[in-house]
Amino acid sequence: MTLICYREMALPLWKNLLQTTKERILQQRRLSLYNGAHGYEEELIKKKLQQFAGGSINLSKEDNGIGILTLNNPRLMNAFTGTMMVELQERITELENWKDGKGLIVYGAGNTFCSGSDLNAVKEISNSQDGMNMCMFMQNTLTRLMRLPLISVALVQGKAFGGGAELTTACDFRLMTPGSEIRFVHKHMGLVPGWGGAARLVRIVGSGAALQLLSGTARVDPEKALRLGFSEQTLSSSDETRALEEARAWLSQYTEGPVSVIRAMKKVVTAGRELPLEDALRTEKDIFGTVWGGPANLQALVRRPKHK
Ligand SMILES: CCC(=O)SCCNC(=O)CCNC(=O)[C@H](O)C(C)(C)COP(=O)(O)OP(=O)(O)OC[C@H]1O[C@@H](n2cnc3c(N)ncnc32)[C@H](O)[C@@H]1OP(=O)(O)O
Repeated sequence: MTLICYREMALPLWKNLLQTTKERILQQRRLSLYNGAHGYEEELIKKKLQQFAGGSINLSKEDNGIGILTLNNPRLMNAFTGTMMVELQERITELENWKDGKGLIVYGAGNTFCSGSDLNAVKEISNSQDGMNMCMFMQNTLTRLMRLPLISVALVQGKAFGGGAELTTACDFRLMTPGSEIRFVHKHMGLVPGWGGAARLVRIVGSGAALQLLSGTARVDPEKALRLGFSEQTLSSSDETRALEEARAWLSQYTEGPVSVIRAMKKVVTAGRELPLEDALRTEKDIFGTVWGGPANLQALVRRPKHK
C-alpha cells in the first residue's frame, strides 16, 4: 500500500523533471545555430576538447542581478583550452537558467582579457572535421551568450586577441582600460574569424571598418575603439579590482529596475537586431504582453511618476 502511494507520488515528479529537461534541451537548440542536420557532431567535439585541459571559466551571480564570468587561465594569457570551451558552454546554460539575472560582465583573470584559442590545442585539432566541429561548437555557445536576456559587457584589460577579440563582439557592450588592446590577429595565423566574430563585428562597426580591422590586423586601442563605436567608454583604472568596480557601476545604470522589465528590454532589442522587421515587431508585441499589466507596470500606474 505504502509502496503504491510512494510510486504514485514519485511518478508525477519524474514526469515533471523529464518535461523540464526536455524543454531545456529544446530551448538550447532554438537558441543555437547548428545541429546534426548541419553535419555538427557535438558529442564528438566535446570529447576531443576534454583532452586539452587547463584553466577554467568561473561564474559568480551577485544579489544585484549582475553575473561575473571570468576567463581564468592567466599562465597562457587566458587562452581558451578545450576544457574552457566546454566550461563556457556549461556556464552559458547556467546563465540561461538564472531567472534573476539582469546583467553580465565578462572579463579575464590577471589583468588581461584573452589571447584566443590555446595554440597547443589548435595544433592537435588542425584537421578539417575537428576544425569545423570546434567552429560550430563555439558559434553555438557565443550565439547563446549574445541571446541571453541579460545586458552584457566585455571588460577588456590587457589583450583581447584572436578568439578573445571575437568573444568581445558577442557582448552587447565593450569597456576598455587604459593600455588595453583588441586585435583580430587571424590573418597572421592564416585564418579568418570562425567564432562568429566577423559577422558580429560588421554589425557593430560597419563593413568598411570591419574589413580594415580584419585584413589589416589593426591594433585597436581604447581611443580608436571609441572612435569606431566599438567601445562605450575607457575606464579610468587598469587595476583589476577597480576596473571591475567601474564596470559594475557602468552596467548598473542599465540593470537598475525590475528584473522582468530589464530582461524584456534585452529581448526586444535582440529581436530587433536579429529578425526581419515584421518578425521583430510580432516578437516585440509578444514580449510587451509579458510586462503590460504586470507588477512593475501596475505599481508605476499607482505612483504616476513624472519623468523630469
Ligand atoms: C580563434 C582563432 C584564434 O584565437 S588563433 C590564436 C590567436 N592568438 C594568438 O596567436 C596569440 C599568440 N600570443 C601572443 O601573441 C602573445 O603571447 C601575447 C598574447 C601578445 C602576449 O605576449 P606577452 O605579454 O609577451 O606574453 P608571452 O608571449 O610571454 O605569453 C605568456 C605565455 O602565454 C602563452 N600564450 C599566449 N597566448 C597563447 C595562446 N593563444 N595559446 C597558447 N599559449 C599562449 C605564451 O606562449 C607564453 O607561454 P610560455 O611562458 O612561453 O610558456
